[in-house]
Amino acid sequence: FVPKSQNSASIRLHVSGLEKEQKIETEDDVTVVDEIPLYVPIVNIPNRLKISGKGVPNRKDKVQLIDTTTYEASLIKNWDIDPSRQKGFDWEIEKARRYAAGLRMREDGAWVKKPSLFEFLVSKHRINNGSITGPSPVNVMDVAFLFAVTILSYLGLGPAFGMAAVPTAVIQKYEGSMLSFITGVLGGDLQTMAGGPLFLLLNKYFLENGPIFNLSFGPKSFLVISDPVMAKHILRTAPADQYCKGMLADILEPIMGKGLIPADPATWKVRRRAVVPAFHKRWLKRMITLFNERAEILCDDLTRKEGTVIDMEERFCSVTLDIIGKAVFDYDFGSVTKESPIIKAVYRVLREAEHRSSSFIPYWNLPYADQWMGGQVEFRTDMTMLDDILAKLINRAVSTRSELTVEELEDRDNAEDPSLLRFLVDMRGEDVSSTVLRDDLMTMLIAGHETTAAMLTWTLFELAQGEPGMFEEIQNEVRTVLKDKDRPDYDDVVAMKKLRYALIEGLRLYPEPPVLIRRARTEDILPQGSSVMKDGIKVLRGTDIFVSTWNLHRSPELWENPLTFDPTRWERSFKNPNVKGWAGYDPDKVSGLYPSENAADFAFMPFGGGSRKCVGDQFAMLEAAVTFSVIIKNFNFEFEGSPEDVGMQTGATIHTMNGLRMRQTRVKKDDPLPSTDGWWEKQHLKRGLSSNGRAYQSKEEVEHTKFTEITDLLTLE
Ligand code: HEM
Repeated sequence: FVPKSQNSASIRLHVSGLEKEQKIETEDDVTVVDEIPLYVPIVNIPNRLKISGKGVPNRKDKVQLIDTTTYEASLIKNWDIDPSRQKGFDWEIEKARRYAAGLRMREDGAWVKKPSLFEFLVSKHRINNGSITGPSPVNVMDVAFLFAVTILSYLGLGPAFGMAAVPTAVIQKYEGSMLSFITGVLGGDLQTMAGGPLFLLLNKYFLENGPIFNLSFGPKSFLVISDPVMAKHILRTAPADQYCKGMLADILEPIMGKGLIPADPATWKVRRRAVVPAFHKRWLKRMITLFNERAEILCDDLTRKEGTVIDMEERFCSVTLDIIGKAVFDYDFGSVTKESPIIKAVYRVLREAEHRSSSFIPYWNLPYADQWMGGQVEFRTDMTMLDDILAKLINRAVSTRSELTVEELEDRDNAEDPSLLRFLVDMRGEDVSSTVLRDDLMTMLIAGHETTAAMLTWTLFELAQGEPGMFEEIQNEVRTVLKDKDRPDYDDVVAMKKLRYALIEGLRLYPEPPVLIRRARTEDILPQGSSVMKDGIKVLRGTDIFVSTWNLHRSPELWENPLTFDPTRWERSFKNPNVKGWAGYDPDKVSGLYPSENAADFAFMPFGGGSRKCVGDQFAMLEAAVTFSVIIKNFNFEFEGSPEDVGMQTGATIHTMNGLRMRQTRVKKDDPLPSTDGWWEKQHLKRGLSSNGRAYQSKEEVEHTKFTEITDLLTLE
């Protein structure tokens, strides 16, 4: 609290992880209100910021700080700007609302916050630096209205409110034991309620109800979308601030802060502009050396363990963790070769993030949950450990900052530390406050680790059980392109098209994450797409939306043999005029390392689409291509047991249930290339297409091709 008469003051802040105390002038970091302190005038209080000093309240005090960047604080401000509004019935209602949110009026008229049992129900949604830009965050009234509409829709009255008659799938059947149901519900586990991995359930309802339906749990409902035209509208066509991350932002904020993934539209705009240049082409090419080094460490490990059973999922997770640590903040986890408490903390935090993403009760917001709930106590300890490491790395980078323009940074050959952190810190004029950097780094650590590992895991899983000749096609390509070279470079990755298409086919069948989460910030009309609703579908403000990439990637309307792992499909075009407004998949639109959402007109979104598309797509593709090529150049794999033993479970990424347990044998340099029997080309020829997957343009071309194929055969014989 700052005395009324004072415009500025000094506060000592002990930021956890900083080695020495920092003295911060209020003018720089703290907003001081020289009227009655209506709310505590400190903006952007990070979750783990400890503030000490006489008279400064902390989180354990009976009176707590109100974070002025929250929606709640903005409401209070609106009423208090004009004291003449504070009378009459409206004011009584407002007071009741504040009391319910744990706010109390002091004798001097100031509102303060007391811990409340119901606090976990209060919106934690953040606004940008105290000013609301774009549509305001969805509030309690919106949610109440949506509940009412859901109930009326149950009764068949939805259309009377202008709602389209979207089918409703009600989750009501649970097939597990009663005990697991009770513990699951108490833990707020959506999967338990749903009776299995959520994306599988969404797939079942998609096949029953079509491309758009409501998924209801009591009065709460989600709009589930499995249509490329509607998905494109939400992700790309609508203004960038019309759809936000909604409940995902609430869930991830305690972990990623205001990092890019959960960021509200206004914060996102600023940070995205800062982060994107760091992924420049020269840096990506340099990262290839890192990918090779780490893939070699993994190869050495696999060679040492030749013939034994290895969990390849675990190995891929380790190698991608080591890569992301080095690439993002120049930290060597060394997890391929050792275990450590830090690595364990990373994995526990990841699991907690996943559990939160599939929960419908925000149990972590219960009063003092981090002091009495076992998992939450551990979570807090883990987060503190990771935050401390990040704080040290950030301090080290900031203390040796040398500001340069983006162009200068791109040209710089920073051999000792080519990390993203170094780039972001040295970027001229950029925000290098530790909270902003910490949030970005934590986000990239989480976003860039298990996603890539899952792509490697599931691609190997599918290739190892593919038709005879499929795996060999990819392996032969790698061996032919690399010849005697051990380390692929950028041009080699470009040349290994079959390998890249196999990896991307892995992401088609196992998209990471399998659903994208959004919330409508204003009312909207979705296009018809493959639905029967000619006038489109009305979406109310506040509607929570799941765009199911799993359903899109496996839809029989959008793919030929959708459930078959077939990397050759990316060379053939596919169209379906029944899906109104969908351009189909066109291989001629593929540019760059993989067929993107544009080539498939949003039927395929391996890295999302529109403004919130993944910033690490090129990084991930190069990382996966280098790692996979080095591994399959040197090893053959066989399942230990059968592919069915592997199983599947969900989270933010799709994991195996029992690990990808395989035996590997070393490929010797002078082993002859295995026979493929022309498996790749045959996939096109058997569909009456030419050997590169294109349709013949004329009869003459068909005859000519047949003739050359026959002469080729004769020559071979
Ligand atoms: C195979 C690997 C990867 C997959 C499948 C993947 C997938 C995705 C998807 C689908 C999104 C969009 C989420 C949404 O719209 O809600 C996304 C966003 C994001 N990804 Fe990735 N990702 C991968 C690797 C990486 C890597 C390596 C990094 C960083 C080094 C990264 C950083 C991010 C960030 C920061 C965002 C948020 C972008 C924004 O909102 O502006 N990802 N990713």
